[in-house]
Amino acid sequence: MATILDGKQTSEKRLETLREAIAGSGLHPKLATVIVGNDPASQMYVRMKHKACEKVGIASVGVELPADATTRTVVDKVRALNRDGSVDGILVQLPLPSQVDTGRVINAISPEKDVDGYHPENMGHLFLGKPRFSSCTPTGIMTLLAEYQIPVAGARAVVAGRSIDVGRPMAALLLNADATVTICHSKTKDLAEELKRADILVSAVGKPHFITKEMVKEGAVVIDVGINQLEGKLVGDVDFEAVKEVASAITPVPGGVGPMTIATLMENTFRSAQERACDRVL
Ligand SMILES: Nc1nc2c(c(=O)[nH]1)N[C@@H](CN(C=O)c1ccc(C(=O)N[C@@H](CCC(=O)O)C(=O)O)cc1)CN2
Repeated sequence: MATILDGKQTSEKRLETLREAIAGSGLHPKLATVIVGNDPASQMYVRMKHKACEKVGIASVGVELPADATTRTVVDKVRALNRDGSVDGILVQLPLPSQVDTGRVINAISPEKDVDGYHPENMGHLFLGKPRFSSCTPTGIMTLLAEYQIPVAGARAVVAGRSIDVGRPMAALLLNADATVTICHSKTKDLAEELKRADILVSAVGKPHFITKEMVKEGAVVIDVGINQLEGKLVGDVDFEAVKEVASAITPVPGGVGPMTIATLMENTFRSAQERACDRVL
């Protein structure tokens, strides 16, 4: 029977440690969130981020733009936040509406305030093995693996999904931790065979119950990044009930990777505040 990797409990523990660190730091970190439109899920995630800020002692400000906002409007808002000296971290909630050029918006975020780690400069640092800010979901997963003392060095890690926000940075972080990494995607031949070789399997494909028991090696660690609705219920990419019978450890949905994403965002924001304070002194 698999160990359940409890992201909710781990994130609460880390948020408490962070709250104490911030309280003792003499700093007043501040996060700015930008949301475009009124997608209910995005609104909920942004609310969760503001609530986490409140919990740990990070000030937060929310910018809400209408669903028909143009790329220029969003970029201008981001640039204003770049110039605002009181703001340490800027987060643009994704996905953006289709008329907004996501790449241009992300490029506009000052790399020093890019607590989501999506800016190409921060991606570059990550892929060079020297991350500054790395994206919150993959970084949260690495934290969860470390908290449960799951060895990564030398492990055969397989990442299903090659997205900019999860698949690619996940692969880079696993590689930086000395895993042997394979990235699978929609054109991968013999996908099930590739997945079955994994000691650590990370699924970020966005298809409910895509990963079946037959695709998982006995004793593998299974990380589920999926957030899918199935018959009115929130489910991951992994057929949890079946896969937990063969895995040695597994993340649930909800209560696995999601809460770690938010804890990591808080940690990145505090780090940004610390680095910006250092820069002011130097
Ligand atoms: N700018 C960003 N946009 C998006 C990110 C991101 O990291 N930065 N990630 C996702 C959404 N996301 C945060 O924004 C996120 C998703 C899920 C959770 C979470 O804790 N989920 C809970 C369940 C909540 C529910 O009841 O639905 C869980 O898994 O336990 C946190 C953050 C896309 N966009």
